[in-house]
Amino acid sequence: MKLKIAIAQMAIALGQPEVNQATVKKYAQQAAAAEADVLVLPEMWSTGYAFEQLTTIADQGGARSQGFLSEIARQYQLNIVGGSVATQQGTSYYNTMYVVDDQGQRVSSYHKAHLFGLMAEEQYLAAGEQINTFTLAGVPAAGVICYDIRFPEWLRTMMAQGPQQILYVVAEWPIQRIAQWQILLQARAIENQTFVVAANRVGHDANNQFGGRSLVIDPLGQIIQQADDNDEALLVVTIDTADEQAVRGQIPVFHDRRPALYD
Ligand SMILES: O=C(O)CCC(=O)C(=O)O
Repeated sequence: MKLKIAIAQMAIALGQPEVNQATVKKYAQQAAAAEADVLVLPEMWSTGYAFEQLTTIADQGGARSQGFLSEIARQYQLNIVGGSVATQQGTSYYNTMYVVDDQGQRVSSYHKAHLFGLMAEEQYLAAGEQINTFTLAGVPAAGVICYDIRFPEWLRTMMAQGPQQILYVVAEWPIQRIAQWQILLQARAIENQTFVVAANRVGHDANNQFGGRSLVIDPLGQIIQQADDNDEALLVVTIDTADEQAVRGQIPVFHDRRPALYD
């Protein structure tokens, strides 16, 4: 099955959801014009890492973000992996991914499970506890957020419940470790025999320059297409899920696993 995927490698205006919504709309329009099936946004696309303002800008229950994503999904007939946004659930704050289909229906929500100490996430946010698997545009998939990719066991937990044919990754990955971003993602693709579709932001905030290099990787770990490290871009890539089935058929790592040895 062929799937056309558009990744919005965008800069993010710190603490300004309306400005960022306008940017996302622009990319949704371009993705629709390119006849993409799926649009993928970066981590914290709505506000960036504006943690000091969380109490005023976090989305209560995620309602505003889900409403916005549903609206553009319907308007532009796009399935959307909605990056992530800061949400408030009860008295806790989370880094939350929403995925909506092209009818505007939510197909999953996920709170980032591994909080990133170098950006002080754990001082402000609570960590998620649940995996994130879903079917989008007819393709079984999983989704994780940024630092999560350094925990192959967490991704394996999701991928082993599959077969998931695509691993979606959304990030605000700094430029100084951008080589690691690429290597980690290629390894996750190879070991899980999956396509990896990864969206990173560009631009900067007070403390970080972000490194772009959004990319799509095939199940052999080869980069199909990659954006550069500096510029905003809409990366449009067509994948064929038959490629994943061929790789999985050759080396049956999921069948050959011995989970009893690992825990
Ligand atoms: O693991 C890294 O180097 C970057 C992680 C990160 O920036 C994040 O999780 O927000």
